[in-house]
Amino acid sequence: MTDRLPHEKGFHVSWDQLHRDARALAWRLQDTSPRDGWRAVVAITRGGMAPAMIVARELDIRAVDTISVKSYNHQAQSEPRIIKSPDIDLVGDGEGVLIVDDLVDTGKTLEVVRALLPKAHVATVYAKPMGREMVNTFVTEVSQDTWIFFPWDMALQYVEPYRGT
Ligand SMILES: O=P(O)(O)OC[C@H]1O[C@H](OP(=O)(O)OP(=O)(O)O)[C@H](O)[C@@H]1O
Ligand code: HPA
Ligand SMILES: [Mg+2]
Repeated sequence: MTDRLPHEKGFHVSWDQLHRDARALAWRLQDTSPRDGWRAVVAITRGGMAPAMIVARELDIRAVDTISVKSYNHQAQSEPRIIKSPDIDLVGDGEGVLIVDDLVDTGKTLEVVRALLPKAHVATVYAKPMGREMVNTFVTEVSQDTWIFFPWDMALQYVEPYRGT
């Protein structure tokens, strides 16, 4: 939680908005898709799972796998590492494979994923400037000082009116 405190702005994404943005991502991916379509989708857990499901549905991709990356903070002087790999027989070196995540921020997560699947196409719904170069296709860019709040981390709640009685 503390790592979002330095962020000046908040970008709150509803399920409806995420659904529309993930569909927009799928729409964009049609232009760069291989002639016979993508062989498989690899979702970066956990945030990439909902967008990957929506993209896979829109592009009729049935083979869906996951990759789990554990990030450590800099105090521990450790880099992110893969704690669960996708099926190597399915994904190979990433040729014809689509990697999906909810967002790229610093690009550290995608750095390790790209090292494993160098030929894959990388797609995220949202992107911040620091990590943008790590992504082949994305939908919406937000500034580096914006924290994106996803629907699975939020709940509807009462808010006080601007003007009290
Ligand atoms: O570009 P980066 O600076 O590496 O940050 C982006 C990653 O951070 C978040 O995942 P997180 O590691 O918090 O795990 P989660 O998806 O399980 O929430 C987000 O879902 C991306 O995967
Ligand atoms: O802006 C963000 N929102 C949610 N998770 C994240 N992980 C890195 N950056 C973000
Ligand atoms: Mg993630």
